[in-house]
Amino acid sequence: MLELLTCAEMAAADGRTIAGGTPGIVLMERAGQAVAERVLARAAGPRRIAVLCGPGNNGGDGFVVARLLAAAGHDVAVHALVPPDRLTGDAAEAARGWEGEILPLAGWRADGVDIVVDAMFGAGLARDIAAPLDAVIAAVNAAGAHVVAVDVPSGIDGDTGAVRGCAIQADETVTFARRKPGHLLMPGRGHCGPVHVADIGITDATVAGLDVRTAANAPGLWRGELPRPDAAGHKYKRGHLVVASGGPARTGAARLAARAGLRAGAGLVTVASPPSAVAVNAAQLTAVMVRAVDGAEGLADLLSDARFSALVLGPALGIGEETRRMVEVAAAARRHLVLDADALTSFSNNLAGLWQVVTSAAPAGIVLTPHEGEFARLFGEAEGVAQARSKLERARAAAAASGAVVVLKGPDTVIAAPDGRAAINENAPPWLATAGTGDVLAGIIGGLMAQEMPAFAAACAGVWMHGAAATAFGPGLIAEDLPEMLPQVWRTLLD
Ligand SMILES: NC(=O)C1=CN([C@@H]2O[C@H](COP(=O)(O)OP(=O)(O)OC[C@H]3O[C@@H](n4cnc5c(N)ncnc54)[C@H](O)[C@@H]3O)[C@@H](O)[C@H]2O)[C@H](O)CC1
Ligand SMILES: [K+]
Repeated sequence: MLELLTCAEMAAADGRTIAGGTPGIVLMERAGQAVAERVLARAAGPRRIAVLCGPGNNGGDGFVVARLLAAAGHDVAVHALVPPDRLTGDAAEAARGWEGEILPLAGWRADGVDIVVDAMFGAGLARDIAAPLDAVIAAVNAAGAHVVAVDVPSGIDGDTGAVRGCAIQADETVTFARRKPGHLLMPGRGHCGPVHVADIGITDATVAGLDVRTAANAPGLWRGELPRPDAAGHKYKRGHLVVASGGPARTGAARLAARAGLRAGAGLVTVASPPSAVAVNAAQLTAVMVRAVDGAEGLADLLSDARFSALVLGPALGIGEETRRMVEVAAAARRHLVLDADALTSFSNNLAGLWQVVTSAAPAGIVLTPHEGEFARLFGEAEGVAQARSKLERARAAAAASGAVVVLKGPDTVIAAPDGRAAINENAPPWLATAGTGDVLAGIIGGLMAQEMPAFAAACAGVWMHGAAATAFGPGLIAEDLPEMLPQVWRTLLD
């Protein structure tokens, strides 16, 4: 159930189900029943309910909802954008099932209604909402009624989560078969409220037949690939992560990443510290080891020992030629790499150089963990990125352009693999917006890759564990707290 279907994929699933012998009106009836059930669950006693119907099948669902709610004894008013004779197909048939009056939609006023069912636009939203519908949406949002959106809040693009001009602010959303990317991507997610996925008879086999490449990020996606220490194991079997430190006044980021890597399960972690910062680092490290490593040359020496299986490069490392050379040395040694922060910025507008790093590191895994600013500097000119319609497609294009796994961070972090797979994360709480949490994320992913977890799975798992750790701690979180919450997160994953 983790697949996320685009509007086109949903239509294809619809079409295949209909071709398989289920009439479209049956799907619409089931969709309407699912929405009506949510409304009835909400409406303790008889309620005044407004059902707002658009000109297509989203509106068609609305007519089914209206009929069912009226039959259940509620005071239902239907407002439609177009008269019934302008409806076609299943929507026309559903409208015929509504025996009550059909009032105009334009100019709609709340007039104390208790519940609004938003059945104006769903998967067929094709352009920005314009007058007079913008005023209707504003009236719904100001009404103070409980708003239930059918499929997608009207005005939200189901594929991208974008607001097309203006959009309904729903208290809950009922969608069908699977969620869409727009239910997880911002700002769409913020318009949905809780999203209920109704089974309307579209089978898992039908969904599987679509070869969907996008999923919601959750343990079900990668739990099977998590490293599990075995009783006979020893620390060397769990890999050795190296984290490169900045100079004496810039060592905290590397220590945050290093501790996170240890808590993520790496058998050993070493901070590769400039000689000038060894004392600073050594004074604050215990289980994490520290080695004096002087720039790219020093790193090349260190990596002559094959036991160093993965590296995190970037947190407060410094921007420029020396960092670029350290990245190139680590890639040439074919070690798993997490490139974050300064390592990313050091390759700004140098996609060719980044591509070279990725190809020379193969088959080792490479994960890039940019925030939006670093992403723009890295991929602003990349093929397909400028044209991408959504954060999901931008991350996908960047992964294809770089050959690396790309973690495009934010409240709706997208993890994209060069082969087209992608996952959208939805468990990041607002407390993660504090200094150093990015360093911790890089460390968690590095710690998992040190244990040979494949790059895409390690990136998805790392992002999810990072969010779960932040939720476990709650308000007042600072970056240092995150690694300490990982044991609790591990227990939920390994039980
Ligand atoms: N398996 C399923 O997902 C099912 C989905 N159902 C419902 O069908 C809609 C999709 O219906 P569709 O007719 O394709 O599109 P909409 O009803 O969303 O849009 C209607 C129509 O509106 C016009 N339009 C688009 N944008 C605008 C705009 N900004 N302003 C004015 N008019 C606009 C355009 O012509 C569209 O065609 C899906 O969401 C579900 O609710 C099935 O009922 C059950 C199975
Ligand atoms: K809708």
